[in-house]
Amino acid sequence: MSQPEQPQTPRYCIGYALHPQKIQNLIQPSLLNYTKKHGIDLVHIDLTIPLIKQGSFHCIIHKLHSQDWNKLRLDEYLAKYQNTLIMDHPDLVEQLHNRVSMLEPMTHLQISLGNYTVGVPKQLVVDDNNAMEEMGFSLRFPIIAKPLFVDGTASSHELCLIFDREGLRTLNNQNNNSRIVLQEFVNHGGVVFKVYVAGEHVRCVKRRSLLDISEGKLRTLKGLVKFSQISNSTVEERSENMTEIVTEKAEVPPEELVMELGRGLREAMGLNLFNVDVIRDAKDYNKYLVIDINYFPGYTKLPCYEPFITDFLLDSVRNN
Ligand SMILES: Nc1ncnc2c1ncn2[C@@H]1O[C@H](COP(=O)(O)OP(=O)(O)OP(=O)(O)O)[C@@H](O)[C@H]1O
Ligand SMILES: O=P(O)(O)O[C@H]1[C@H](OP(=O)(O)O)[C@@H](OP(=O)(O)O)[C@@H](O)[C@@H](O)[C@@H]1OP(=O)(O)O
Ligand SMILES: [Mg+2]
Ligand SMILES: [Mg+2]
Repeated sequence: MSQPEQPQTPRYCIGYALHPQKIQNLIQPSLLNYTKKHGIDLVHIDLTIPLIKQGSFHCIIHKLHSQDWNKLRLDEYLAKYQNTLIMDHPDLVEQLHNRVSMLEPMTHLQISLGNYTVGVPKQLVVDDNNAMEEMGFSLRFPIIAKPLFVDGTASSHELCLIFDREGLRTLNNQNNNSRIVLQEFVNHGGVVFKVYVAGEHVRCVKRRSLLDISEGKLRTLKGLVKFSQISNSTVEERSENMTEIVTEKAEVPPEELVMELGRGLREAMGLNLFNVDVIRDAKDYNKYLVIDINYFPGYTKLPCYEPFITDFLLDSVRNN
């Protein structure tokens, strides 16, 4: 006797257009196995060949810059395969490649919960090298200098902590015409909260951050100090000679506030895959500040990132 036919669960073909380093980090065997079991085939997209020659996809995820898109010829592909979901549109991702436009949506969003508010630190962009010193005076020291453009290079993560006028002068002299954002440094207890968003899925983790600089300490600090990728380790990896056990004690922001921030930014930016760096003002515990937003961050650093990503992808393709 023949068996009744089982309804077939649909399979989805999702292409990933990523650079080799990102593939190595993200597309781990554990993710490939998990997605496969849940009906998703993750397919590598060759960045050197037009997309149209690489078959059709239900969805494409990507972390690229404009020069890569030129080779892929997205418009030509979309003219033929209109139903492919491009997660997210490259034009919208652009807003996260600039440290002014990335925080712009936060200035319109009214995110609050009880007495808690979420804002941004005071910042300004220096257009003209000579204006750096002058402009720095409208901010309080210490100041953080950040490259305006975030282009995926290590240099776009080379930041600088400036303690006084002399520091601004040095930065001015060393800078060869790259555009810089000056942002007020806010004491925040040495912990940064990283809010990872994948569509409606939102998760918050703690990471190490720069330690507070007291008024007294600031008087003894001179000039500037360069740093980069300070938050690229978990709180447990904090170096032993640091006396403050700050991170374990730090409370993550209330879940409702985290969800509201993720949802609000997702809608305001029209993006689905990003993370938000949030700090808590040490002078006013009710005040959280967004200091950075990154497109398609390192999700592998989240515990159980496989279901996090897979659930998001399934939601997306099923609703398309
Ligand atoms: N305004 C600020 N006040 C206090 N600390 C700050 C501020 N801005 C940045 N920091 C510290 O510097 C770190 C790096 O800053 P930011 O996140 O803006 O740089 P980034 O290079 O974009 O980092 P990422 O690797 O997350 O992309 C933050 O994680 C935080 O520890
Ligand atoms: O290096 P990781 O994979 O962990 O991810 C980092 C990511 O690097 P990658 O996407 O090139 O790998 C960075 O992207 P670029 O700005 O340099 O493009 C930026 O988004 C960081 O914030 C991410 O760290 P996280 O915020 O998740 O700690
Ligand atoms: Mg950051
Ligand atoms: Mg960043």
